[in-house]
Amino acid sequence: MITFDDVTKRYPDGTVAVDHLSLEAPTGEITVFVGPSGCGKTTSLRMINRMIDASEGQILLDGVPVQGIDPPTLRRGIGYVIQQAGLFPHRKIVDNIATVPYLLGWDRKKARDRAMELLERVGLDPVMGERYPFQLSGGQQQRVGVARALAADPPVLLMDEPFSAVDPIVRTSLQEELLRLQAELNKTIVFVTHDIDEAIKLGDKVAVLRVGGKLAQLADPKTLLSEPADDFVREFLGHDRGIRRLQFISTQGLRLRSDLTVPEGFEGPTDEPWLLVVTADDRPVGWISRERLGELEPYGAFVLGRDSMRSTLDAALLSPSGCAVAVDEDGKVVGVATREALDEALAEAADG
Ligand SMILES: Nc1ncnc2c1ncn2[C@@H]1O[C@H](COP(=O)(O)OP(=O)(O)OP(=O)(O)O)[C@@H](O)[C@H]1O
Repeated sequence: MITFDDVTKRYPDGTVAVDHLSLEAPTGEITVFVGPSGCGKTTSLRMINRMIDASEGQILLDGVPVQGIDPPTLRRGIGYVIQQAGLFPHRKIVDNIATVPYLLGWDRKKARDRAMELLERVGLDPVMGERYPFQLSGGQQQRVGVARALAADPPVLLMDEPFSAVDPIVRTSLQEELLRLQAELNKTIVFVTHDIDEAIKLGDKVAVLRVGGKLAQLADPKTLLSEPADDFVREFLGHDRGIRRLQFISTQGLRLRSDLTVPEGFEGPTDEPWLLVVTADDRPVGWISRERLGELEPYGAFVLGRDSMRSTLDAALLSPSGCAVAVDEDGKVVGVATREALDEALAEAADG
């Protein structure tokens, strides 16, 4: 666990970057520091590995004040990932990843084997190991940055806007990769971002900081969205806070209709305004309307129980029928969530 105990950072010019910050980043969880530019996120992060020293207060690592640990020893137990990866340009990828193991005196083969193992772990082809950083895309370099930080298997990982320099699609896949890795590795991660969506997606806990380095709220994402502490947090969360909350609402108990599916080639008649055409093995094909039975219209689907109400609403909006198709993990139709069922679920969500 990382503990900030009444920590203040005053730079020599008098700027108070962090102001009496107290919080805990629990072991094995992702704690995200989020807030507008200049609110002290990076300063807070760097005080953990003593790249910056606190002016007042203490930071404790499993109860031990970091100020009492010499920086090289401290950093051996703390991986650090920054924006644009910060790789050494003249070293091959495999040697970049093995940087810390080399520093720790591992023999070359062991360090390189570890690097190759990590390359695969972060989803890169082993052939990349022999390349130089400039021969990789930004997203691939970021993955290497994560692999390098993990090389000596440190219990703590500090990540400073690691995914903000890549395009939104690559960013999404890097975020998912991090969550997948974290499920296996259970590191204590402190992650800095200015993007509230990223914070909500990745954080077990989210610390919202305001300019002047004061903690505005520390909460799990669901609580943050449903109970923002004040106007600043509410505004920072943005106007679609209600929609975002839907991603924490399960589709498990959603009422489904099973009488709206028909086989391919169905010719009617029917009283229903919309029917879902499915293949012989229950995969969705498209919607047909009572007026134009021969014309397939697009559908949107969600995995029942796994996807959230947000995906379900999205699926409904993608289809002219206004209904969302519920499928199982194999993509087979298990039912249809009609507008009425969605209305009911949304009303319940608003109450809860
Ligand atoms: N070396 C320094 N000397 C003086 N002031 C500094 C120094 N480094 C940072 N600051 C100031 O401290 C405050 C917090 O900076 P910090 O980099 O921690 O913020 P941040 O939240 O990470 O911002 P961003 O999202 O823009 O990176 C800012 O007002 C910044 O200008």
